[in-house]
Amino acid sequence: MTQGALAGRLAAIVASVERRLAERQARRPEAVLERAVEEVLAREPRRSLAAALAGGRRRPVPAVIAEIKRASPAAGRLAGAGGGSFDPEGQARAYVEGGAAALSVVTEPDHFQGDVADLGRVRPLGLPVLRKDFIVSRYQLLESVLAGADAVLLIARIVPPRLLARLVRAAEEAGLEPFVEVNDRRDVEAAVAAGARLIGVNHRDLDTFTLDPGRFAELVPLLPEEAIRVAASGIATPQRARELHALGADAVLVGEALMRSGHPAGWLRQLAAGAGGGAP
Ligand SMILES: O=P(O)(O)OC[C@@H](O)[C@@H](O)c1c[nH]c2ccccc12
Repeated sequence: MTQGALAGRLAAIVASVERRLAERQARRPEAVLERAVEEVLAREPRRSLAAALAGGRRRPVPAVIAEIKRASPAAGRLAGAGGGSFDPEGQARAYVEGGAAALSVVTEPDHFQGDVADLGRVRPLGLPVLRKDFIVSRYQLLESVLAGADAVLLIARIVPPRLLARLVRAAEEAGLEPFVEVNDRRDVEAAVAAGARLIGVNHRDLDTFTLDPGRFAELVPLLPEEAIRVAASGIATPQRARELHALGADAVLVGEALMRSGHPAGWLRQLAAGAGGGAP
């Protein structure tokens, strides 16, 4: 189903995602999800992530997609690191207070300790919600609507180009905005061919977890002018976010720095104010 060339850690993550997916599909047919999706969309229209980020290049500071990430294979545990229990809604509220344009929620359970229910926990705060997971099938898109997502991450690296194009279309048909993540030139080609309008350049190679801080600058000339461009991963300071904005990012996606910051609203306000270089 997915790319045969996947190796290393990414292959292990996708394998566990597919195993869990097969179990859920066996319990609940896709047609049941389809009916539930129609009901949910009629009751609760989706919010637009694209509208929240559009025009970011022309504003004085980039829009921020602020991420809830309990843990990652690269960083270990991030949530409740001080010993307390983690309150995703409280964390998201600090992001809203700081002026975030949208929320991102990592939901993958085995490697990121994610919880799909976090989508519903943060949705009442009113910002567009991006689900970050390893999506390889339409079934997961329908589940994303039901769980409370407005937009979904599609990782170009983990699916062949034709499946990526099908998932972009299926997401739109399900009322979701696809956010396509790219890591190299080949991914960019696939994203553009798939008709992606929201494109995130991930500085982190998901196979090796190493960061290449030059990745956004390298790939940005290949992105269509009309695409909304997001720089993602390893953005440690407001200063770094401003540098990426100057290179042409409409928005930045920040997880670890906000999860580790004792005062995420302050971090975001510092960026908005155009001041300071370090994390508060
Ligand atoms: O925590 P960081 O370095 O600020 O990165 C955030 C985000 O880009 C990262 O969490 C991410 C990028 N692509 C993903 C795919 C799945 C899960 C998570 C991710």
